[in-house]
Amino acid sequence: MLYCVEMDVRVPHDVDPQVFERLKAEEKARAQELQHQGKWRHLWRVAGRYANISIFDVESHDELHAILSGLPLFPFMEMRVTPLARHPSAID
Ligand SMILES: O=C(O)C[C@H]1C=CC(=O)O1
Repeated sequence: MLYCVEMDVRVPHDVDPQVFERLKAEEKARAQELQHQGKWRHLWRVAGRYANISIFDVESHDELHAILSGLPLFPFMEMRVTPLARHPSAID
């Protein structure tokens, strides 16, 4: 099942910069692990915003929720999830 997920990062003003840098490094490692597994299929920066648009390929809503809520930066991100269905005019 494919999902488009838009993630906006909201950095609290009072967060310890060292803590946030560590969480970012952990987030990068987890994001790359999920990309290698084929579950995080696309990861694009939204130009001009601390945000990304991603495509996930997972088995269920529950699996997606487990992945997203387990991300190291989850407490600092607002997410919008859009389930994707096949478009009848798509050629692949
Ligand atoms: O920078 C972001 O968009 C937030 C998050 C998503 C993947 C990652 O490495 O960081």
